[in-house]
Amino acid sequence: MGGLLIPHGLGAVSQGWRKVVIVGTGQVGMACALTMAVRQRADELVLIDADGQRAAGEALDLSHGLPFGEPLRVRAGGYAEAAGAQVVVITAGARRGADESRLALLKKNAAILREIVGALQAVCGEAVWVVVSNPVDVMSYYAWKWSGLPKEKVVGSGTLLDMARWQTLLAQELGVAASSVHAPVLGEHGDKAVPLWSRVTVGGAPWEMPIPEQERLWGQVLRAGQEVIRRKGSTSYGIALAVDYLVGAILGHQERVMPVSCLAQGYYDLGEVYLSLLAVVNRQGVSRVVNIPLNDREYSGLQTAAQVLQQARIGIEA
Ligand SMILES: NC(=O)C1=CN([C@@H]2O[C@H](COP(=O)(O)OP(=O)(O)OC[C@H]3O[C@@H](n4cnc5c(N)ncnc54)[C@H](O)[C@@H]3O)[C@@H](O)[C@H]2O)C=CC1
Ligand SMILES: CC(=O)C(=O)O
Repeated sequence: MGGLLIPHGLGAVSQGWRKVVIVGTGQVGMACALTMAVRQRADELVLIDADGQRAAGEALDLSHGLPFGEPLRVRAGGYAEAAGAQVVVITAGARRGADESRLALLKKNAAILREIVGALQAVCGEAVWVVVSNPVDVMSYYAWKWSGLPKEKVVGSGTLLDMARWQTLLAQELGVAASSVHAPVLGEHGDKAVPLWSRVTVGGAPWEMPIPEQERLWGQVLRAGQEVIRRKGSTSYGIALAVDYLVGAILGHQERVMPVSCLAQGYYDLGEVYLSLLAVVNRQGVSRVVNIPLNDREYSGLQTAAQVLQQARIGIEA
């Protein structure tokens, strides 16, 4: 082999290198990995899972597609290999059944998260942590609390997926592209999500719907995850595209505005709780919150979401 590639320069390049770690290489983690590979989000992906064989198999499988895309280093590893990452995406944990609430996963997934935070703390204190595992708002809160990281660095995917589902359904009703519809959702990723009907726009124009129509459509959004899980066992592609969008905003320092789960204390009279607010995302994580005015219904929906999320924490040590 020697003789073909002859050293010419020193070669070490680290500036601008984009390293992303994915913890949990199940359906969601690998859909995120594939999306990021295809969209060229990262230069290096490190895959970590409690099942090391699974992570190794996934890394190998993905690596076999690399000749067809831009250069990417992908490998499975332990937490030591996570050092130097700019972003860590946490997707490890149990998933819900079609008739199970996300909050029902809390005890089990909090125990998994505690283990992961302990391992990541030592090596990824500089990274932005993106939490996806459910119940994502409570998990994001504990990732922040247990890690001791600054609040801006721990961000949950929150209602990004709820917003996308709502925009998709609205767009189908109107026969326009989903990207032309803006329909922000705050609050919990789940039953207490708060759709901002007063802020829906289509191509920039305000869009109104009679209340019964609103309720019908929003009911579909709330059931959207279940509909997928009932048919194929889990949801993965929608959330992967959402996570990729969020990771892109972080790595690209994009200052993109999107709803994500963040520490809500100090906004809308909320206490110490993670839930989705409209946030500006850049390389720091959540850099600012958009203080969008809410009507009474939206404001009280946000308070209810906060109460539910705070109550869910009872019995789990902070
Ligand atoms: N926030 C959101 O919008 C969404 C969240 N989710 C959540 O994402 C999570 C993952 O879902 P799936 O990928 O479908 O599940 P999955 O069962 O396919 O994968 C979970 C992976 O986590 C790994 N794991 C378990 N304990 C671990 C530990 N201590 N350390 C490292 N890895 C560990 C498992 O080995 C497995 O590979 C679930 O909690 C699910 O509810 C799923 C879709 C959307
Ligand atoms: C699993 C989940 O949280 C969802 O698809 O909405």
